Amino acid sequence: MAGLVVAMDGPSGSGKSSVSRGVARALGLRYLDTGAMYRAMTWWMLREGVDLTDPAAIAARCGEPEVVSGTDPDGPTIHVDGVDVAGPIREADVTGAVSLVAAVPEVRARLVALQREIVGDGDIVVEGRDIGTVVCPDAAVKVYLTASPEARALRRSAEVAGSTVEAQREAMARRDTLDSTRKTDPLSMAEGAVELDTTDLTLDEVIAEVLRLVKERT
Ligand SMILES: Nc1ncnc2c1ncn2[C@@H]1O[C@H](COP(=O)(O)OP(=O)(O)O)[C@@H](O)[C@H]1O
Ligand SMILES: Nc1ccn([C@H]2C[C@H](O)[C@@H](COP(=O)(O)OP(=O)(O)O)O2)c(=O)n1
Repeated sequence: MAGLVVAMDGPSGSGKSSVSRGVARALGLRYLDTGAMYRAMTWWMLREGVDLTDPAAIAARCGEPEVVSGTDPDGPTIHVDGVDVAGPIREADVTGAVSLVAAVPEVRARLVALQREIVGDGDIVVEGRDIGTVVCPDAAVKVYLTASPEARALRRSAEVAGSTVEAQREAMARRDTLDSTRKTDPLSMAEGAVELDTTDLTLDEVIAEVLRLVKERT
């Protein structure tokens, strides 16, 4: 029998990474951060000086970088052509450009294929925007995390040194719009997904709720 797949989707700051890692740890599963792969591709495009306002230019080069993701929830890793990019992919330049790169169908086709290869026989928690809809539509458990724009902006500004809640709220709203209105695999709730509003819950409460769902559905 194929192993368990937990698909975790939702907008930025809804808690996908922290919840996915907590669930994977509790159940002894692997963990895949697909957002980190889109960020890694963006980091490489910026380094190469590719014109990110030109989807054809992005499409023409997106087959070149080798993106390698580690799946240990206690220490996820990401390398591009052998370079450890875990730090640089969280910088503002990448965050500001990633939605442009993630909107290009050729980029998505390549990364979705890579993601399915990593998922393989399962035993994994996978987080992103299109996991329940596109990458793993047969996942046994699909979760769609949400939180109020205020809560999400507060959480992110606490993580990013020197940023204000207002600036984070605006940046996140911009990215949400781009990610949910693009033509290819936009952020949307999958059929059969359970929506979980994390605004008034602690991280441990959200993890406990997802663990309860997993138990119920497996
Ligand atoms: N339910 C929650 N309550 C409070 N803080 C949370 C909650 N979920 C996540 N956080 C915190 O918010 C921040 C952003 O969460 P993260 O998991 O990175 O979200 P995402 O992957 O959806 O962008 C992290 O610092 C995390 O610890
Ligand atoms: N499966 C995915 C994952 C991320 N993306 C895109 C959309 C997001 O703006 C970027 C970065 O994703 P990431 O999960 O790292 O973003 P957060 O800042 O944690 O919200 O990648 C996507 O299009 N499809």
